[in-house]
Amino acid sequence: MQIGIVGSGYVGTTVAACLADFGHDVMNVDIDESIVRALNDGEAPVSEPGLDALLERYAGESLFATSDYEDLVDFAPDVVFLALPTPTNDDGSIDTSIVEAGAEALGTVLADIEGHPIVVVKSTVVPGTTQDVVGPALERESGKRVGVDFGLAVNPEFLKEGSAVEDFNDPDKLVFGTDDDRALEALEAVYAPLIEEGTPVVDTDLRAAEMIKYANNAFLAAKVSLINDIGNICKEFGIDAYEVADAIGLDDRIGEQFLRSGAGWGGSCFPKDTKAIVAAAREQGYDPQLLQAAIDVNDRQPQRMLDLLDSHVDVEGERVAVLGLAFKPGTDDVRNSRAIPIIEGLQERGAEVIAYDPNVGARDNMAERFPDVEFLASASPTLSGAAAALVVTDWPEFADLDREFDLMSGNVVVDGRRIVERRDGLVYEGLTW
Ligand SMILES: NC(=O)c1ccc[n+]([C@@H]2O[C@H](COP(=O)([O-])OP(=O)(O)OC[C@H]3O[C@@H](n4cnc5c(N)ncnc54)[C@H](O)[C@@H]3O)[C@@H](O)[C@H]2O)c1
Ligand SMILES: O=c1ccn([C@@H]2O[C@H](COP(=O)(O)OP(=O)(O)O[C@H]3O[C@H](CO)[C@@H](O)[C@H](O)[C@H]3O)[C@@H](O)[C@H]2O)c(=O)[nH]1
Repeated sequence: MQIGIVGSGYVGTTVAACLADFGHDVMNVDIDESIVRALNDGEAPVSEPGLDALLERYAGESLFATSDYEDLVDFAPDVVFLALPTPTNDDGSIDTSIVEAGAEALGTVLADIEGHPIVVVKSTVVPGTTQDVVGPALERESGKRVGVDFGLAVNPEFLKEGSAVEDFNDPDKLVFGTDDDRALEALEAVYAPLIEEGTPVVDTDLRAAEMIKYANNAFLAAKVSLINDIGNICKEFGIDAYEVADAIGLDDRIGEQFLRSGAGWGGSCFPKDTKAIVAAAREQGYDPQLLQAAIDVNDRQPQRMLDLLDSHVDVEGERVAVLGLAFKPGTDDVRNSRAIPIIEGLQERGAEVIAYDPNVGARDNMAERFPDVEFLASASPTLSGAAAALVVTDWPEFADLDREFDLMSGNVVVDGRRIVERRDGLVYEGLTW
């Protein structure tokens, strides 16, 4: 099949590389020329395990990138995915302007694309967006009609950063939101290799497919906030929340995943998607109290880390080490990382912040935000002379830290991820244990 993909970030690039690996011909469209160049050179514009190898194999063979939507006309796609950002407005609601702009740009060339292409929204959008924003934009600019000249579908993506390629190739489910058989058949053909392997397909309409994505993320985010709430109670009682989590995770109805309490959730999805669905619900006249509480608990966890630090040491004028900047291990992404409020809190206290993340991209990304912080290339010099250390990301290499702590001038370690071993000589504070 001929597959167009508009937007080549974490999702668009991963989907492109994996669909090329399925045997499809892929054309990526992105407005960022540096991304287009990287893709055509076979280099991943985002850091994801396995992505470089796939791009190296397929770039210039069955995968091409362009900044010119017009190139889609000759390419004649059967399906075009929209993998564009859906950021947050100041009031927490979804900002659909980028998706709408992408749909408009696609609409102008859709006028000349032959056949019956299916436009598939892969971005995370609140219920109604595909029908009320994307469809009309495509119709307006192309002069063609949904369901008659081209199809419209929703196919949310559930991959996680840091394991994007693996997740795409081994999903728990495929969700196809369509209004007509042609769109459904096209999606089934795109994903044929996964369907043949037995991946369950949820066949539903556009709005339910959009909602499934938010429900999925809301559930997972709320699960982490619930274990954080329970973890905070455990800490007050002097009970190890990880022991409690292991026990409750044995109940199949609860499940063992997403029970790691600590500094809370960050990243480009949970924070924006929980806010967006809360705002969308309020617009419909319903106030989702539990989801709002999940957000509030999450916002409080970094402050609890700082409170624990304050209970042991006044860091004004002191060197303080921050270990971990990425919002989770295995990625260079620092969007909504818990390290951000932690560093801000330390700076408010007058501390000199020294930070380290094993991923150089994460260090560079955070350096753009915090020019006053010193970013170092390994843990030892970061801990050297520090009065205290805060562990914000559960990178596996932090579990091996040992004698490095001897380099500190003080001995307070506040661990937000239960990754560092307790050891003699350290005043060790786990956030929830
Ligand atoms: N990142 C994830 O793990 C993940 C997982 C599932 C779903 N999603 C959802 O997928 C969507 C995309 O997320 P992402 O993380 O890939 O975003 P991203 O910011 O990494 O990438 C978006 C890309 O779109 C490009 N772009 C912006 N405007 C454009 C336009 N008009 N035409 C062409 N390209 C344009 C940007 O240059 C960028 O390369 C979002 O709705 C997100 O919520 C993300
Ligand atoms: O037990 C846990 C599990 C996760 N987290 C934190 O939760 C955040 C999100 O982690 P994760 O879900 O692994 O990463 P994302 O890449 O943000 O993936 C989520 O968001 C994506 C974008 O919507 C979805 O596609 C994925 O299914 C969904 O897991 C990170 O800050 C983690 O540190 C915890 O604190 N405790």
